[in-house]
Amino acid sequence: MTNPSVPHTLDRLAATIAARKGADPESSWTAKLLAKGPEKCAEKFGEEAIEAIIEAVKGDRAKLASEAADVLYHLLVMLAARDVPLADVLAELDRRDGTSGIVEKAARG
Ligand SMILES: N=c1c2ncn([C@@H]3O[C@H](COP(=O)(O)OP(=O)(O)OP(=O)(O)O)[C@@H](O)[C@H]3O)c2ncn1[C@@H]1O[C@H](COP(=O)(O)O)[C@@H](O)[C@H]1O
Repeated sequence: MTNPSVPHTLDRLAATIAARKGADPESSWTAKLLAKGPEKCAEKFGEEAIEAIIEAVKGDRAKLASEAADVLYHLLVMLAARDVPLADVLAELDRRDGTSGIVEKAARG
C-alpha cells in the first residue's frame, strides 16, 4: 500500500534539517550533530541502524518502527552533512523503479 504522506514527511524533515545548518547547537540536536562533522553524523547513523537491526531481530514491531524513524532522521542528517539532497536519493530510487534486483545483479557480471 502506498502512503501519499511519505514524500511530504521526508521533504519536511529534510527542510528542517537543512535549516538547522549553522543554528545554535545548544537549542537543536540536529545543529549539534551537524557541528560535529560528517564523520560523526555517519557514526550516529550506524549506531541507529544497529539499534533498528536489534529490534528487527527481536521482532518488536512498535520498537522497530520507532528505531526505523531514528534511522531515517539520522540518514537525512548524514546526507545533509555531505550536501547530498534528498531529491538525489529519491531520483536514484525512481531510476531503479521497475528494474528487478535480481536482473540488476546479474547485469553486473
Ligand atoms: N526526528 C528527529 C529525531 N529523531 C531522533 N532524534 C534525536 O536523536 C537523538 C539520538 O538519541 P540517542 O538516545 O540515540 O542518542 P543520545 O541521546 O546521544 O544517546 P547516546 O549517544 O548516549 O547513546 C535524541 O536526542 C533524539 O531526540 C531526533 N531529533 C530531531 N528530529 C527531528 O528534527 C527536528 C529538529 O530537531 P532539532 O534540531 O533538535 O530542533 C525535530 O522537530 C524532529 O522533527
